[in-house]
Amino acid sequence: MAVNPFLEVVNLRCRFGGVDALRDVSFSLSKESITTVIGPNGAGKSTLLGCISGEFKPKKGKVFLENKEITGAKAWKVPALGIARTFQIPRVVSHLNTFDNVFLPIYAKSRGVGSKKMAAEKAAHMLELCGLIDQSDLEAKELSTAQTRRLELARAMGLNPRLLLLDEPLGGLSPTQVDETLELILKLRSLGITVVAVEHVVRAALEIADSAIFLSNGQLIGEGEPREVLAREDIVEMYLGGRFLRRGQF
Ligand SMILES: Nc1ncnc2c1ncn2[C@@H]1O[C@H](COP(=O)(O)OP(=O)(O)OP(=O)(O)O)[C@@H](O)[C@H]1O
Repeated sequence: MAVNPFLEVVNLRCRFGGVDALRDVSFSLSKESITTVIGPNGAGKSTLLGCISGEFKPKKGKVFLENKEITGAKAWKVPALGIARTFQIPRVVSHLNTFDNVFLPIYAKSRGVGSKKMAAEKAAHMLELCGLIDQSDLEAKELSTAQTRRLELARAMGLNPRLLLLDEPLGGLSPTQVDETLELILKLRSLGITVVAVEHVVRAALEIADSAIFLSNGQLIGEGEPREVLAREDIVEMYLGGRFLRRGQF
């Protein structure tokens, strides 16, 4: 458990119909850390992000951000709490250009004298940060998978998050694009942002995460230093079917 937890999740339970998507999940993490959430398909990883970001209402348990309880906060209130997220299937507005995709949410959040210019400057800064400034005038639907994921990141960053929840930010990316995104996530952390990323790319967990949370069937099976978590025989068997164990890679 983190000594001064930035995010604390206590006995979180989330149920969909007859399915327990999360069963008494508890963990905490430190400010400005990168945590990777890993586990087999259907383990409850996206549900965990959804319960923190207000998309789903937990049946039981509590969530604290810097000691303030935010359990069950409405999704539309969550950005004001300093939480932004991206999705497994990016949610960008396909018929708007790249710039407006970032600018409009910032402008909507900060109405007032001079806010249009400030919002435009901030949008440009976020696009620069995410390597998309040259694509500003392209419609979102014209972007590649990697660029669309970056656009979603730029949109999330425009909301000034303290906590950034990323759902499979590396999904569908080539090895080079994976490296570029890992570099970008490290840059975001250096700006003071705490990152929680659901990942299927094990290499990412080992390369950039400070801690890993392993979920299976809605339960937290392991947490801690990524290399240690991924070296546990039960986790290797559950996640990788013994593939890496047999090759002795951990
Ligand atoms: N909105 C929903 N309505 C009903 N059941 C859901 C919903 N979202 C998730 N579930 C169920 O909850 C369980 C956990 O799903 P979740 O998407 O959180 O897993 P995951 O670990 O993110 O999986 P994946 O790696 O395949 O994306 C699954 O059994 C899933 O079918």
